[in-house]
Amino acid sequence: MTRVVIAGASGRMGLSLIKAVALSNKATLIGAVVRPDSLAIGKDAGELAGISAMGVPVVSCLSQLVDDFDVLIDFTRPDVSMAFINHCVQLGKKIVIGTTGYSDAQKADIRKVAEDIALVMAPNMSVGVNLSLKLLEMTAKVMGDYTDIEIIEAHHRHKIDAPSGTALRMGEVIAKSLGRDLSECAVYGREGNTGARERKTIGFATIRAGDIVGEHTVMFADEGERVEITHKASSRMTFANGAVRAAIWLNDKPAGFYDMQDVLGLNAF
Ligand SMILES: NC(=O)C1=CN([C@@H]2O[C@H](COP(=O)(O)OP(=O)(O)OC[C@H]3O[C@@H](n4cnc5c(N)ncnc54)[C@H](OP(=O)(O)O)[C@@H]3O)[C@@H](O)[C@H]2O)C=CC1
Ligand SMILES: O=C(O)C1=N[C@H](C(=O)O)C[C@H](O)C1
Repeated sequence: MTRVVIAGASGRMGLSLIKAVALSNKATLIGAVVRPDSLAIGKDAGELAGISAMGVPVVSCLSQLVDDFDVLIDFTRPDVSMAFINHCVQLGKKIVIGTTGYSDAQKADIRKVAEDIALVMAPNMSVGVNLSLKLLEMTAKVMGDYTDIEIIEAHHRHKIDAPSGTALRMGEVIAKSLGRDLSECAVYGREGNTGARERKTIGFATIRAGDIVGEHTVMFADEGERVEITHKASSRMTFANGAVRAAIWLNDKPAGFYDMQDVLGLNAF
């Protein structure tokens, strides 16, 4: 049984994670951490998530929990997440990181931390998006050099980072397949007199509207035909179930940096 603590337990993902752990027969919830001034403190985690009581009180700090958990699952925001990651290093605990929007410096720090603890980090924990990354790798190799590549993502109105972590990962995977550097070829939105499209750019477009859970389309467009690879999430449970699967997978792994391709065995393809 993998003993799990959820950071950001009252958030959109946090609530789904509580349900996903409750549904798992290989993971058990040990703790649920929220921000220090949250009204959720002291409530039962299960009741907070709208399911039956789990006997796990919501707390305001990781240090309020006894030390007997295996994996922390973090879906918060970058600055908060970095504090949780450092706390896990101090405790020698494993961590699953779903948060997005890190700076390059924060990403480098997380890579360094993985020398000391085992962690899974992925901007999208769904099986479908991780399979899509493989399809994108293949499509880029076959069509990428002669098509225009555009990545379009849509999310709910509350999302604070753009483009989404998933869209950026898609761009990285495509750029790597084509021997390009994403930092040199990415175009983030267009406006005004842009001039004709430069062949080797990878374009990003962002939509923020209503309650869209998460949608990504990558277009490889030639004259005469185009291929589009689309993933649409219609429930946050797809991400939450993936994160719990990652925590269970991570439990017996040595220190290192892993992603969902490792968890799902997709690196073999
Ligand atoms: N990898 C993946 O598959 C997915 C990744 N994400 C990413 O996960 C992150 C969270 O998304 P989402 O759940 O929608 O966002 P929310 O804003 O709903 O959740 C973040 C939570 O973190 C809480 N928080 C803030 N400070 C602290 C603190 N000091 N201690 C504990 N908790 C704290 C917030 O509390 P409060 O509300 O009180 O401020 C909030 O409940 C984002 O970066 C998003 O992009 C989202 C979906 C899937
Ligand atoms: O904030 C969200 O909601 C999501 N964020 C992730 C991202 O930035 O890619 C994953 C998912 O699409 C939902």
